[in-house]
Amino acid sequence: MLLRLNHVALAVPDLMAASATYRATLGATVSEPRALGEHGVTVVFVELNNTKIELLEPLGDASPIAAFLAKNPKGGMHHLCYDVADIRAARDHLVAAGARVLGNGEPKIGAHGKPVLFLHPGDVHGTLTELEEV
Ligand SMILES: CC[C@H](C(=O)O)C(=O)SCCNC(=O)CCNC(=O)[C@H](O)C(C)(C)COP(=O)(O)OP(=O)(O)OC[C@H]1O[C@@H](n2cnc3c(N)ncnc32)[C@H](O)[C@@H]1OP(=O)(O)O
Ligand SMILES: [Co+2]
Repeated sequence: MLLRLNHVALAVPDLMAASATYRATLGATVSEPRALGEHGVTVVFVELNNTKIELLEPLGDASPIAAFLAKNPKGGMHHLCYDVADIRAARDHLVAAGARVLGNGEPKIGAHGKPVLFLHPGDVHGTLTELEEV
């Protein structure tokens, strides 16, 4: 079911500062910031040859990453995202296996314009896991 790693997401307290570090200090290609109001985050993507790093900071008062940053004020690894061929089939299989799908269970459109879902970290041995339909 999991086809490949789509991105590794890092929550940061200051997206501009983190973008500058990845761009200037680490010499990486970093996209312009995009505010994803529906998801309560502003993101940039660090483009690498073999995958992407998603840097994200909270957007708005109800950001789903606010509590994470309160526990990790300097930032940290937030989630992994994998590509799947059929996100609803993957969801149904995972729910049948006892995993919790976050939200109302219906995929939302993510930062790449593709349907995404999140699995509760408690059901993936402590790692918040995102699925994106290729
Ligand atoms: C989709 C757009 C974009 C893209 O790639 O396209 C994105 O990726 S947007 C990313 C931001 N959106 C989300 O993360 C949505 C899914 N996340 C959530 O719904 C919440 O973050 C949730 C439910 C995972 C945690 O929410 P919160 O921290 O407010 O709740 P709790 O404090 O009760 O946490 C419950 C339990 O989970 C542990 N936890 C929280 N965050 C993480 C994490 N990132 N990785 C691992 N574990 C995490 C937390 O410590 C609690 O553990 P417990 O043992 O129950 O105390
Ligand atoms: Co993501």
